[in-house]
Amino acid sequence: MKISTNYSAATESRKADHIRICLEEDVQFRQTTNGLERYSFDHCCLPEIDRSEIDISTTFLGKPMDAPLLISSMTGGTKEAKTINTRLAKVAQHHRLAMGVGSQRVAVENPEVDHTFAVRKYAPDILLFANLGAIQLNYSYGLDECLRVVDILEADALILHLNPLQECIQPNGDTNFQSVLDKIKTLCEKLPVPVIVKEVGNGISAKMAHKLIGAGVTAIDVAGAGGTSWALVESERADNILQRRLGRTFADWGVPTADCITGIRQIAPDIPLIASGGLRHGVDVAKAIALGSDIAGLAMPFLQAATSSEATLYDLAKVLIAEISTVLFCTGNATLEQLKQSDSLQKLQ
Ligand SMILES: NC(=O)C1=CN([C@@H]2O[C@H](COP(=O)(O)OP(=O)(O)OC[C@H]3O[C@@H](n4cnc5c(N)ncnc54)[C@H](OP(=O)(O)O)[C@@H]3O)[C@@H](O)[C@H]2O)C=CC1
Ligand SMILES: Cc1cc2nc3c(=O)[nH]c(=O)nc-3n(C[C@H](O)[C@H](O)[C@H](O)COP(=O)(O)O)c2cc1C
Ligand SMILES: C=C(C)CCOP(=O)(O)OP(=O)(O)O
Ligand SMILES: [Mg+2]
Repeated sequence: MKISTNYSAATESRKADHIRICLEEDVQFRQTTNGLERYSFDHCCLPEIDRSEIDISTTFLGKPMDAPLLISSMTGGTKEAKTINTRLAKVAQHHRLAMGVGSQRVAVENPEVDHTFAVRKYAPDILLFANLGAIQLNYSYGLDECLRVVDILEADALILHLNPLQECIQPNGDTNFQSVLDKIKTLCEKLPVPVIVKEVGNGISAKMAHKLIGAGVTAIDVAGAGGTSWALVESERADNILQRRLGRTFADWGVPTADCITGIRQIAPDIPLIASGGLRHGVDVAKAIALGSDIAGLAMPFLQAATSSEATLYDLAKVLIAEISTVLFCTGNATLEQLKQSDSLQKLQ
């Protein structure tokens, strides 16, 4: 097995691989879906609302947002990543959306790439989330590293990602997950900003959410199955046939996003909840919110738009906002809160 001694260079090239593979290869789930197709909105032929008065604004973790949208954690560490993050931050600021950056492990290893993450100057008003793998807490990272990545962004919160399947397929992945929950608990007690935990596309079940909430996390992003499959992404990077096969076998592994949301809402009615994983348009977003999430995140669609052009990215945000507004209008709800309280979303038999 190849063991890299130059961790920073290896991490940076992994970040470039991730962007390239997501854009060039078919790495979306093949059979497992986000589960939202099992639900349908009742059409309201007489909304009795003026469309111009529909309000999709919300507040999450105390900050106002014009729309309930998160640009999910994606990248940083390379020149291309800096361009992507800058574009994402500008559109997020324009519509007051929330935004995450990709794992900042690469910056902990090499502070020279801090500037590829540092987008606060483009987005002074948004909810901005730092990002690290929770697994790093088992590989010598502690409060200092977490404080540093929060500082780089002047972040409102730190997202810790859980990605056990991805680390199994990734060459030299970090797979000792023993006692990580205890370390998350200690971090939650000490970090001055909230800790959010997310998956990366395999989902957080109600059972696991219960443990994470017990450990003190402030919010959960389910990052469920049905969208980008990180088993497939890492399978494309594999340096041997066995790892390649392993990734393909697990291409469709995980808890569908819809099931994560409904399951977690049953056990934790009030936990700030982000839906993500395979959401591809505003109707998906509206369904996720009607099922009980507070906001909803998209990764792959924002990556595609950001690498195309700044104008494409503005267009995507505008379409998503229009789609969410149209759902509210055509279900006769004037606000997201009304949508949540309504019986507009029905489970198909
Ligand atoms: N650099 C670039 O390439 C681009 C930059 N921009 C920047 O964006 C500006 C215009 O942005 P643009 O996206 O066109 O338009 P807006 O940002 O004004 O609005 C986009 C759409 O979202 C709707 N909307 C916004 N907020 C809400 C809300 N809280 N509830 C319900 N609906 C909402 C609006 O509906 P309604 O019409 O009913 O208000 C509108 O249809 C430009 O002047 C420029 O500064 C835009 C495009 C490209
Ligand atoms: C290019 C790319 C890089 C990503 N890097 C990270 C990361 O560093 N940290 C993280 O928590 N999630 C990362 N993700 C995962 C996303 O945040 C998201 O959970 C996952 O892709 C599922 O969402 P989607 O189906 O909308 O793509 C990345 C996604 C993409 C597309
Ligand atoms: C890309 C995703 C979905 C999560 C992070 O992957 P990595 O495992 O490459 O992140 P770090 O080790 O660099 O934190
Ligand atoms: Mg990792």
